[in-house]
This record gives sequence, structure tokens and C-alpha cells, in this order.
Amino acid sequence: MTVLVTGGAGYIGSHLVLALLDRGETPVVLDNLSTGFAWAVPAGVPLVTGDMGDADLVARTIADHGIREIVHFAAKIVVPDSVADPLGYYLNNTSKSRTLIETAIRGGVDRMIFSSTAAVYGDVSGDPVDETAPTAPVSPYGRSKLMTEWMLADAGVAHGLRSVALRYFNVAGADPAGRSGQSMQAATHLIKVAAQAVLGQRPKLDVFGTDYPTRDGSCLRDYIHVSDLADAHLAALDHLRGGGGSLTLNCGYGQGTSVLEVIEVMKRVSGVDFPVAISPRRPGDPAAIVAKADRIRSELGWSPKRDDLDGIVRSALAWERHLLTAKAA
Ligand SMILES: NC(=O)c1ccc[n+]([C@@H]2O[C@H](COP(=O)([O-])OP(=O)(O)OC[C@H]3O[C@@H](n4cnc5c(N)ncnc54)[C@H](O)[C@@H]3O)[C@@H](O)[C@H]2O)c1
Ligand SMILES: O=c1ccn([C@@H]2O[C@H](COP(=O)(O)OP(=O)(O)O[C@H]3O[C@H](CO)[C@H](O)[C@H](O)[C@H]3O)[C@@H](O)[C@H]2O)c(=O)[nH]1
Repeated sequence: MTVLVTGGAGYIGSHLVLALLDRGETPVVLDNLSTGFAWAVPAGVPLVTGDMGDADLVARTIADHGIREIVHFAAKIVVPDSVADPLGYYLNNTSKSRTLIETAIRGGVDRMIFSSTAAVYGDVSGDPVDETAPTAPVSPYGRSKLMTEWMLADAGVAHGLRSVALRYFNVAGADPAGRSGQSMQAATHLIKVAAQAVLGQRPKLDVFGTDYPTRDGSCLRDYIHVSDLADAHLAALDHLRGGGGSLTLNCGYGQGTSVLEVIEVMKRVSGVDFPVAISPRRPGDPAAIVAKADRIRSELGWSPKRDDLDGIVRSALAWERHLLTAKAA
């Protein structure tokens, strides 16, 4: 069975492509390479370079490869950018997802896994949130993804498309075998930025706000290893292939870690005391967001294998070193 992976040249998508190959499946990647890399798509995996908003291209790809299922990662993903450019985010993440979904249904696709986000919940009190919590995103990014969840749910009722919306919490780390990782140099994610600070690629790390109502004043997030997340997608595919119905599932470990704690782990694991500056809050950031992650275990039988912040940080750092060596070569 051939699986179409939109955004498969990106960070998380490339890890799913590896996980699919590891279990003998046949992925095809559709990616416009706006933030992804052709080299991140393993040799032998077809890469269709183009936009998911291009209905003709999507229809052709579905027909050419006999696609019945899509894992949909393609999106713009930077929360503060979405505050500055909301319409660009609604176009790419919402409107183009609408085109993708419509074209998929017309082409006979009946299963879709969607990369949703904890950002759909908004500013929660800090208690772990389950999937029944009200959705009240505080950023255009979060709203752009929530609207796609709604489209999938409505299309499911009207057209029989079954889907699993996976609400990722904070994804971090890299493939334990060193085959992929987060590669965008201008990335804004905390663990990636901290790894770059360790290697001297950034002069310092800014902590965006230490005046939040949290245990040390910095924001709390639930960090999940990217390979555990890839496994959750395999389990979601198996669920739908087995005839299972549509689901919305949190993907996290249920553990909140503060920005200052992440920095402490990065310094300890690397042995490098990089400079840290306390800076103002960043627009669109909720104070605390931690998953209640029971449903994914009971519905999919998924359980994490790499629930360890030291290990996540170590793998992120190893990938950053790899990128640096590759650049120098
Ligand atoms: N990284 C996180 O912590 C996180 C958390 C929650 C949800 N997510 C979601 O996971 C998904 C993947 O994120 P990522 O971290 O791998 O980001 P990424 O930027 O590395 O990957 C996104 C990929 O989509 C491609 N893309 C973007 N728009 C496209 C379009 N219109 N047509 C075709 N390709 C397009 C990009 O080129 C890139 O390869 C996104 O949907 C994101 O919203 C990520
Ligand atoms: O240089 C930095 C980078 C980040 N942070 C802080 O670290 C925390 C985590 O920030 P990230 O940018 O790593 O991640 P976000 O929580 O903003 O967002 C991520 O997780 C969300 C879900 O919680 C979304 O899905 C989104 O796609 C994904 O980027 C935030 O408090 C942020 O202010 C810093 O202090 N300094």
C-alpha cells in the first residue's frame, strides 16, 4: 500500500517516511520544499516537488500511485510568524488543506492522518488537557490547524473520509540512528535553538518571558521525541486500515518541562555553559500546555519508548553536530 506523505521532506514527515520504510511500506512524498529538504527524502522514495494547493498535481499524484491514504504534515509552523502573517497561514494551512481534502476525496482516498497541534487548546491553566477540553487557540497558527480538524470532521460525516487528527505537543529530538532531524537553520524551536547555542551557531539563547504563572516563571511544555511521534502515526494508520473510526488524539507524555529546565538539561548533557538572556514574552505563547495522553494509549495501543528529556536533548544535539559537519565538508 502506497502512503502519500505531504510535507514528507520536513522534520517530522521525514521521520514518518523512515518509520514507514523500516516496516517495509512504500511512501510517496509531496512537498513544495518551502521549509523541507529534498535530501531529507531517502533514496528510492518518490518526491513530488509541488504544492498541496495544486489540485491537478495532487489528483495526478493520487492517480499515478494508487493512493488511498494520506498523512498530511505540510504546513507553515511558526507561531509568532502566524501572528505577523495570519492570512499567509490561513492560506497555506487552511485553504490549501481544504483543496487537498477535496481532491483526495474525489480521487478515492478514504483515510487521512492529520498533523494537528496542542496550539488548538490555547491558554490552559497548566493542568494536563484532554481531547474534550474546549478549543480556544490564541494564535492564527492554532486557529489555522483547528479549522482543518473541523473540515476533516465535516468531510467525514458527508463523504465517509475517516481521519485521525493527532494533536502534537512539542516535538523534539532526532532519529536515534542519525538519519534525520530538524534541519532548518532558522528554526525557532527551543531545543533546536539551544543545540545551536551549544555549538556556537547562535551567540545566546533568549528566554521569552520569566513572568508567567508557572513554577519558575518560564513557559511549560510537554516535549515528545519525534520517533515516538512517528510510531503514533503508524499506529493511527493501522487503526484506520483495520476499519477504525475517526479519532482526535493528544500526542505527548503528560509531563510539563519549563524553558529554564530545558536549558539546564542542554547545558548538563552538552557540558557547555552557553549564554542565556532573559527577554520579553513572545507573542502567541500560552503559559503552560501539557497533554493528558491516555486516549492514544487506549485507542491505538501506542506507548512511548523514548520518554526521557536527556535522550531527546542528546539526539537533537547529535543531529546539530551532524549538520555542522556536513556543512563544513
Ligand atoms: N514541530 C512541532 O513541534 C509541531 C508541533 C505540533 C504540530 N506540528 C505540525 O507538524 C507538521 C510538520 O511540522 P514540522 O515540524 O515537520 O515542520 P517542517 O517545516 O519541517 O515541515 C513542513 C513541511 O511541509 C512542507 N510544506 C509547507 N507548505 C506546503 C505546501 N503548501 N505544499 C507542500 N508542502 C508544503 C514544507 O516544505 C516542509 O517540508 C505541521 O503540520 C505542523 O503544524 C509540529
Ligand atoms: O529561543 C527560544 C525558543 C523558544 N522559547 C520558549 O520555549 C517554549 C517552546 O517554544 P517552541 O518555539 O519550541 O514551541 P511552541 O510551544 O511555540 O510551539 C510548538 O508547539 C506547539 C504546540 O504546543 C505548536 O504545535 C507549534 O507548531 C510548535 O512550534 C516557548 O515558551 C517559547 O517562548 C524560548 O524561550 N526561547
